[in-house]
Amino acid sequence: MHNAAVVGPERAMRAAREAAGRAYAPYSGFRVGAALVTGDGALYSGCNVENASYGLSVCAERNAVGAMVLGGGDRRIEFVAVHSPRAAPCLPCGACRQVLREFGCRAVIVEEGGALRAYPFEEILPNAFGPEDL
Ligand SMILES: O=c1ccn([C@H]2C[C@H](O)[C@@H](CO)O2)c(=O)[nH]1
Repeated sequence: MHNAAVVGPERAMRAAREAAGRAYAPYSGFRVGAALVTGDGALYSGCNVENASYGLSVCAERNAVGAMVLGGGDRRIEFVAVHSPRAAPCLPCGACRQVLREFGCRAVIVEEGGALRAYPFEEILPNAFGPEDL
């Protein structure tokens, strides 16, 4: 278990870069890695996993969320770092924004202009529907 204070955006972005290296993206060639940090400081990574039946491809962000849930600890997401060698910034798709929203994600960290930039979650998915609405 990591301490929340020491798993910062830089370290999460390093994990996202490593995860992108493991992506299975033979169809798009667009490799993505995501690494999220939870309220208790745990770090979980995911990469995109594509499929010959294109629509079944799963994004890096959603695979990181799956790893977090399987991990069995705190499921509140403080932030998620996203990296693709093919796009900077690489922001999560709409489906992934909604899935991250489910677990209260507070910010998305991307590479922009050679530095890290944090987008407050409310800025990228404003007025969202969520678990509190049910
Ligand atoms: O934020 C993103 C954007 C795209 N992809 C994946 C989906 C697909 O495999 C490939 C091209 O869209 O990149 C992600 O994993 N995360």
